[in-house]
Amino acid sequence: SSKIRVGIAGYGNLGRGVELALAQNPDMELVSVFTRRDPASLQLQSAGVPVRALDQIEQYRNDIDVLILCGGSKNDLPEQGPALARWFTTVDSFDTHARIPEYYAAVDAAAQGAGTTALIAVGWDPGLFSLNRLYGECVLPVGQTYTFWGKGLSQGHSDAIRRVAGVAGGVQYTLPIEAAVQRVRNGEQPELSTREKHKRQCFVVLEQGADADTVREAIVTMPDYFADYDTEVNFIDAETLARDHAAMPHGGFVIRSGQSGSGSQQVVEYALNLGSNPEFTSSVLVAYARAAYRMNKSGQIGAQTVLDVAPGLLSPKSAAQLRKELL
Ligand SMILES: NC(=O)C1=CN([C@@H]2O[C@H](COP(=O)(O)OP(=O)(O)OC[C@H]3O[C@@H](n4cnc5c(N)ncnc54)[C@H](OP(=O)(O)O)[C@@H]3O)[C@@H](O)[C@H]2O)C=CC1
Ligand SMILES: N[C@@H](C[C@H]1CC(C(=O)O)=NO1)C(=O)O
Repeated sequence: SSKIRVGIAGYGNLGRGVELALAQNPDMELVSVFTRRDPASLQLQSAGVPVRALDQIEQYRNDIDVLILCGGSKNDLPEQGPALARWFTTVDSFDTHARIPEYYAAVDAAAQGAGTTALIAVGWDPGLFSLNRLYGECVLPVGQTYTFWGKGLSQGHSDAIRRVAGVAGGVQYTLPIEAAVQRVRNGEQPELSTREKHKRQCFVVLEQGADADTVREAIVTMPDYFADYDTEVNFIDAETLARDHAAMPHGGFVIRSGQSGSGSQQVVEYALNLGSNPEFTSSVLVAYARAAYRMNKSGQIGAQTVLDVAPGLLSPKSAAQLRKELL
């Protein structure tokens, strides 16, 4: 078929979101979902799409143009990203910022060897916020860039706490520190440490017999995720988690505050207000899957990030149409 044939690897919040986002993009089709769990145990949202075991995926390499990796960044993608780039052009949402250089190198080695294209760290942060940090500092070289998130549910941090031994379930909310936001908005261009910008609030369901103090300590000291923040850990039961913490709103903004040549004050701001963090992130992944497919067809192989993608490649419209409609 002339449609871009897409696979989903990992069926969690993102996997479900990608399934829905593909239905909004008629130039693409979902050909299969792959999972490490028992495929028969998964209930998809769309009829007629096969669910297969992830460890059988190599045999489908000629049936899929782009594989969207929906695993967790803490434990899944570091292994799945390089492994799957050997057989597929991929898109993923890897978001452990401090570890992006090493992840890029591992995925690039696999993709270069296979002649595939691997678009990594796609989403909103990293992703669309990264693009706006780039635009801001390139257009206003004299200035400061600030990123604030929330109040909202961070999927990366929620995934990370769910991987802690003794945790049966949980979510993490990110809270911007209002005093810091105000100083930035007042144009003070303050120097702010990581701890001065956000606080982190966790709600955790313990496994039977797990020790709360041990779990709390494992979370608050976790490098790359919680160690640099003031973090609160609350213990709740599974019913409370399901009742009060099922929604996954989020959002935030990137602001570049700087001075152009004569000293004129200039401010650039890009903001998101998300009813569903996973569904928005999935929508970004799907648009970039279109770009990854085209980049691979034009020989742009190896690991790539959103900073390497010509924006027009994201659109189902032709370049001529885009010039006519958007310039
Ligand atoms: N760059 C960005 O802006 C963003 C990045 N992200 C990234 O997306 C990653 C994935 O987030 P999210 O989809 O919320 O993570 P989930 O915890 O929902 O899913 C992660 C994996 O866990 C497995 N899984 C899901 N549900 C269950 C279950 N009930 N029981 C057992 N296993 C399960 C699935 O693998 P399997 O099917 O193989 O079992 C799935 O791929 C995050 O870690 C984060 O890093 C998220 C938002 C924004
Ligand atoms: N990657 C984040 C997307 C944004 C949200 C966030 C945070 O709240 O710390 N950082 O980046 C996520 O997993 O939700």
